[in-house]
Amino acid sequence: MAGGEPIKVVQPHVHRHVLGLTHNATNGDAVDAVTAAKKAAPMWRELSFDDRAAVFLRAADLLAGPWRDTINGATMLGQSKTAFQAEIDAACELIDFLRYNVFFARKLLAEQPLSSPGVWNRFDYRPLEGFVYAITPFNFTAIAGNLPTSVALLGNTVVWKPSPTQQFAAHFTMRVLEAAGLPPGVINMVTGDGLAVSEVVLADPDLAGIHFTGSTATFQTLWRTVGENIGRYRGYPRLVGETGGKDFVIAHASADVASLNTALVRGAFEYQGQKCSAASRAYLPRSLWEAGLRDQLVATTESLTYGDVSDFGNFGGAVIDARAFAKHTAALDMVKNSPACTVLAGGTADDSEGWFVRPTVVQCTDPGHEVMRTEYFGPILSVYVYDDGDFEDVVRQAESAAPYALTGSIFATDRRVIDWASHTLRYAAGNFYVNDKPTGAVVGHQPFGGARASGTNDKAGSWQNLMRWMSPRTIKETFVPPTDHTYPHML
Ligand SMILES: NC(=O)c1ccc[n+]([C@@H]2O[C@H](COP(=O)([O-])OP(=O)(O)OC[C@H]3O[C@@H](n4cnc5c(N)ncnc54)[C@H](O)[C@@H]3O)[C@@H](O)[C@H]2O)c1
Ligand SMILES: N[C@@H](CCC=O)C(=O)O
Repeated sequence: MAGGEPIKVVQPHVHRHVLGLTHNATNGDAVDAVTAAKKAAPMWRELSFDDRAAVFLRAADLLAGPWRDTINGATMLGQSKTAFQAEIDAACELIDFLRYNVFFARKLLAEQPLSSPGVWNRFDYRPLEGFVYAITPFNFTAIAGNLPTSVALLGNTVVWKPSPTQQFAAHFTMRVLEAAGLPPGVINMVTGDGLAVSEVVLADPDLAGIHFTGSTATFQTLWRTVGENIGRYRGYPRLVGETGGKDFVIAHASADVASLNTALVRGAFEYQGQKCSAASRAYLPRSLWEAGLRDQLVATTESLTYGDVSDFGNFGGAVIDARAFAKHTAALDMVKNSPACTVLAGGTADDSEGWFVRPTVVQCTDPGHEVMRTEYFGPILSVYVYDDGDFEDVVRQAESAAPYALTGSIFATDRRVIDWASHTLRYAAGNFYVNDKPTGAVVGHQPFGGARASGTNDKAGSWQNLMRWMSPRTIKETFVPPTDHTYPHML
């Protein structure tokens, strides 16, 4: 409350100003963070895995208990998530990451090579030599928390650069970790846009890895810079990046319309379409479209209310910032001026109070159109309606219509169709859904990540990801060493 007036949550990240969390880190801040990470490394590396794990399990317990409302509230205020979206992200998914990472790491550490009689072979699971740079996106408090903590669990120290527009919840994540007993220097948060930080960090010989989630363009910039500096480093930095998507829903004429309509609406418009997994292109059969799917999709979309997320009656809130608003309005202007596109629902935006973009359905007659290929990261769903007999051609076109391969769904009740499409789309998505929306992967259940322009597919929240943050040493110990250099045939 401010002066007795309820706070309206219509301009998300401006709440970080309340705590003064607006500092743009300088080269000097980056040097301090790197120095602290290097100083803490020997202490943190020498702790047992169980001692390190205990810190993160305590953090999970705090998030499930006294800190739950704080982290959820900060995510609502800072990122404009509804209570439901904040709960599945900030409390639930972050707790899952913290607990499952410990579970998967234990299984990994138990993995040992074969030993024959008289020989003991073993893996010494070493942390990387150096420190790791974690750079995190605005859209998930859980992802932001996972990137530095998963790396630290395996004994590495970290420089963590959260997104300025997620800084509010990131601040509280750091406070929870401290309350759980994380020693100083293990995770070193630097704030702001990251440009000055990267100048220092990417030039440091001890950079051992980058754990990134964000846009494809940013990851490519980081990768390029590492490539240019490759001769400077002590080792080859591990580059793990989960990036953009243009995620598809493809329906066959045998699909169930009610579940398809629900998946399109929830998949495209929850959290204002600002999930990397959000459905943003759909391929729908004319028979279903004309028999009622079109009218249902338009009516459901028009019924969605976006507004203040502290009003629990709203389905969604504002988009993250003025830059996102400008990007979405430019996309809406582009489709309105394109003869191949018709706006069926939404299509408007209003920034008179907050950054509000109406959930929009655009029908496009050209499956190769920009709106079917570009990630706008907003509540814009493009739809291509095909003649039922063209299903196989449409699936083949959709397979590589966009440069990404993050998530995608097939809707059908015909088993042969599901099998054929799953096979044909094998490389089109790292997370593939059958009769379900392409969003909402749960840690430990649907390990997450994609390939092509969507990233290195190292599956966040799984053992595959954790492996990247270790550098195993193989030790062979011989108990009966040979004492004669000659071969049997020489006798
Ligand atoms: N694949 C996934 O798992 C996944 C998950 C969430 C979001 N995303 C993607 O993230 C994007 C949206 O997030 P965003 O807008 O925060 O992305 P972004 O690329 O704009 O920013 C990501 C992070 O990089 C930082 N950054 C940018 N340039 C930098 C530099 N030179 N040095 C250091 N840091 C730098 C930003 O400040 C931020 O912390 C979308 O493309 C979305 O698809 C992907
Ligand atoms: N777990 C989330 C990840 C989204 C990324 O932005 C999902 O699957 O929707």
